Amino acid sequence: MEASASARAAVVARGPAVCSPLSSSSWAVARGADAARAVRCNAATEVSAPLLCALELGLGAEIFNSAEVVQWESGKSVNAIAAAQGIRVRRRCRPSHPSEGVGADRAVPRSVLEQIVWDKEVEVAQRKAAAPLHRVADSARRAPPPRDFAAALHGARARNGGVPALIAEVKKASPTRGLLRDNFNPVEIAHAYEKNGAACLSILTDEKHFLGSFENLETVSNSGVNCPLLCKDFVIDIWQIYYARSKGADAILLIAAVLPDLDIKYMLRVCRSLGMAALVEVHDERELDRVLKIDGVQLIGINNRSLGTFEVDTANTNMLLQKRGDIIRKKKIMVVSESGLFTPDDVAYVQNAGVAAVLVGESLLTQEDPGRAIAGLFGKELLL
Ligand SMILES: O=P(O)(O)OC[C@@H](O)[C@@H](O)c1c[nH]c2ccccc12
Repeated sequence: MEASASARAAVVARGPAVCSPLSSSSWAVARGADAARAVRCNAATEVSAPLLCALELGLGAEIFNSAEVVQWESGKSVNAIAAAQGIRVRRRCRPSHPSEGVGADRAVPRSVLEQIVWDKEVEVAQRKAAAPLHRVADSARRAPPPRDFAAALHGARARNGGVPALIAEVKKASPTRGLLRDNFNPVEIAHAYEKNGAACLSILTDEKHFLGSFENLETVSNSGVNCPLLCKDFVIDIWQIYYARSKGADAILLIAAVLPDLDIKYMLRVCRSLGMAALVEVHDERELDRVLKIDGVQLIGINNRSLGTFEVDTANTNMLLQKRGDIIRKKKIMVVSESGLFTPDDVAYVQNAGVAAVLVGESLLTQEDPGRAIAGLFGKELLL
């Protein structure tokens, strides 16, 4: 996949007019490798800047994610790069490695998370075919400005005397629990959450495994709620970030169990360029250590649920904060405890562990009135 010399010259000639000067390191070449799509890029640390430039230039219809650039440059499979970082989820639909995961290996996902990611690869490919990146990026940039997700958490926590801020989740179903409620009206639930003191809302958009949708995100966003919105999905491609922004998301979830470091760095740059926050989710010490080495992470979610086994243990938040609390505080990173919180004792436990916020779905959604359930969860009404 070599870009022609004239293509390189053309891009390099156009690039610096819009972007900062680029060091010579590698080439990310769009699928199809035509001249107009060749993008010069530095694959070491600044990989996203040139790619963002490429978008500005209208070149970026099919640009690879960062880890793919390294793969392309080093000849290593992206799965080998991910595995070296402890990531157990394999990717299989990488266009540049169509032969990966053939045979028996290809047919059998090793975990629910791997199945979800494989389904997501198919979904994103189809969505991209229908709405190419440059078009989605255009509508993302035309969307109403994003609201400050982190500031909303900060403010709510300060108002409530240090009680963790609430990110309340709008989720119809989950792979482990099945349907969470029959009468699922995302707009009604969102307003009930906001009225009862939620600082931010998390909207599930994965359709296949959580019965969520981008329509839910969009209708909630257009319904007059003021809480910033987190798009909760399995992001594997920057296309999804632009799409989420175009549908009203103010923040997006990035899952360290799925994304190699370079993809996280790249995606953080994309978020920053759109004014969005990123909640970077970890479950274990290795993932947390990887994420703590990445500059610019402001929000870390500690998932009490393993996405591999789906077991939940709130002690996970405590354990990771005991081990890495010092460095987290030094870096002024806000921590969100995610999943499996049901009682005021659960909230007090993670509050004592040092979290700034909690992300709660099931325990609110399974109650008759999810808004009123908030006071039950915290043992008191939250101040607005
Ligand atoms: O419903 P719970 O147990 O309160 O959990 C909410 C949230 O943490 C959970 O939905 C979640 C955390 N990380 C995720 C990643 C993808 C999908 C869902 C999630």
